Amino acid sequence: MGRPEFDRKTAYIKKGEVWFDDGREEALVSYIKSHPHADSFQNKPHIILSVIDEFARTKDFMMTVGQYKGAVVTDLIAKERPQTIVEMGGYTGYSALLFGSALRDAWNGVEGAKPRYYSLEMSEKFAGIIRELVKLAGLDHVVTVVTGKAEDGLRELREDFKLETADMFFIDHYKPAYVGDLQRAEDLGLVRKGTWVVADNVVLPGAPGYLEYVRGTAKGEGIRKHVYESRLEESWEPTGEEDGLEVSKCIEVR
Ligand SMILES: C[S@@+](CC[C@H](N)C(=O)[O-])C[C@H]1O[C@@H](n2cnc3c(N)ncnc32)[C@H](O)[C@@H]1O
Repeated sequence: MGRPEFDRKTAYIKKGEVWFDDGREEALVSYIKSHPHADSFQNKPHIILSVIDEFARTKDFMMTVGQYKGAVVTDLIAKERPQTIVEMGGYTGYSALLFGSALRDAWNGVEGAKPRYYSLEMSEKFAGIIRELVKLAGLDHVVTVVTGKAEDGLRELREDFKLETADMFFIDHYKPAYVGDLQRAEDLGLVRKGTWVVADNVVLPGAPGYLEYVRGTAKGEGIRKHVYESRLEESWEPTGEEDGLEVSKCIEVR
């Protein structure tokens, strides 16, 4: 497809030396609640997303997936119609709102469908903000937030939520943990033939070990059982810097 044009009018403020957990997340929640149009936000995930974008353009940088890379994932959700998605790294809920609503819409009106989006977030404070925004967006019947490190959250999904497999993963947490946590999901049986795995920030700041792993499986490298077909989707950080998503599909479990 190639990289679409970046519209400068949408650009977030550039990341400073400190870029999260310095009070800006609480400021975002206050900004949403005290917004002049706050009365119209209930059950409107896309309006809440546009307000998060507005905050990040005008007040403070936010480390969200943003609209450009976000569109790559929502297109994939609409096309492939996963029923269960697991994200690692939820922050303040931008991806949970965007992908949770795409998931709900993909199954709208289908009898018996139970679309589920699990957001695994290590920070209790951020997990609380995701829950609050998910409720405001009217997505609490679709999105479940699991607080804790992804490695523990994955085990919890398997053991407590009795999840057998997931149809899609969105990996967007701690770059050095991408490989280990994907392999943990594989070992728990959560990755089946046909599961999609989308990893963020593989260009900026980059995740070379992760790319080596998913791309290497197709060449028969390593002793792992899962084999992926993998491609880079070039896109943009919401600041306008070049980034990309690695989009992989598990094509075999040996
Ligand atoms: C880049 S942000 C996620 C952005 C989010 N997906 C969005 O689009 O708005 C990364 C998040 O991962 C969380 N995180 C870091 N290490 C983690 C881990 N091991 N397990 C779960 N969450 C983790 C951080 O607290 C942070 O909220």
